[in-house]
Amino acid sequence: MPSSPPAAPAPLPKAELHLHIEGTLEPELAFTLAERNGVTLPYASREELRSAYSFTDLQSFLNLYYALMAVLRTEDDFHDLADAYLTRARAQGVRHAEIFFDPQAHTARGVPLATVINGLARALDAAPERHGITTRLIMCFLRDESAESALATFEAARPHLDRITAVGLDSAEVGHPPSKFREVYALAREAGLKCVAHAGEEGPPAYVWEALDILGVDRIDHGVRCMEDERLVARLAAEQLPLTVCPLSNVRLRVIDDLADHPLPAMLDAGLLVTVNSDDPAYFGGYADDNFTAVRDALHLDDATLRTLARNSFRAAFLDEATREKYLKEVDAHQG
Ligand SMILES: Nc1ncnc2[nH]cnc12
Ligand SMILES: [Zn+2]
Repeated sequence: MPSSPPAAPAPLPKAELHLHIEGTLEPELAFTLAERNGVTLPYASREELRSAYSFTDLQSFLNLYYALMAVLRTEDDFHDLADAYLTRARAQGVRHAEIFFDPQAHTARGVPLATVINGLARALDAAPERHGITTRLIMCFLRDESAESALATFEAARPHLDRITAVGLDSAEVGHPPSKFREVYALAREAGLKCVAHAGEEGPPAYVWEALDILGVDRIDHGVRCMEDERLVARLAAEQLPLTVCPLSNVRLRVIDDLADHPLPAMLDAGLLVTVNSDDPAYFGGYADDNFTAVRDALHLDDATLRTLARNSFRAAFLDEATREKYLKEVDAHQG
């Protein structure tokens, strides 16, 4: 009898801190939900849909990302989407996931906010027992919509704030600086929420400064362009303000030409609190551990650096200290 191949080593325990739940919609589930809801997709097959996953920049991705959301209509749809993500995440070593959702992308299509939140929350509530994953929910404002729309979304979400840990800011970055959302972030902070924002993905370092100084964020999502501004790097390093970097996303959206040129090692060398995340894994070719493996191979990262990245993910998470310590011990005890 031929011997079976050696089992793959267990992935490092890690937290996923930059994950758009709508960006986990795999073609298979998109077609299942389309059929369930009587929605016709403009693609004949999963293969044809997958072949559309070739992007020239952030906007070219967002066009498909928003179009495919048409299949998400019921509470069960949002539940099934989140549950499918959590199943994949656990297999990638994810122990804790802080999950973005885009309420305006759904309410604009006539899906009530409560449908979205209740569906996601049902999957997230079951996650510790069903998947061994703790979770948080982060409600994002679409920065290419108006400040008034963000404010109205926040007010509509007030009855659900017990389910929401933080607010975030996403969608098309250039031309929509963080300062546009000063007011809604002030309200969110007053309500006791944490604050994060995408900044420095396609936008300039000035947007990262605004996210820090005007929105008062606790983390920056992406932030890779901070490397163009020495003073900004010094500030982020001094404050140990976390950056949720998404390497495969950066390549697919052409923020970076080649993974081998990714600034991740330079960011670590500069003393930044960097984490590695998957952003929109159904579209960008990989989930959390796929991103770890990709940077390991392309950037020749050693085991100690990968462990630092895993530790950073828990250091940057919105966790109570006892749970954080428990997860950090799991990283230290991990046998690769
Ligand atoms: N990478 C990204 N940048 C901005 N907005 C997004 N929404 C989903 N993915 C995003
Ligand atoms: Zn993102």
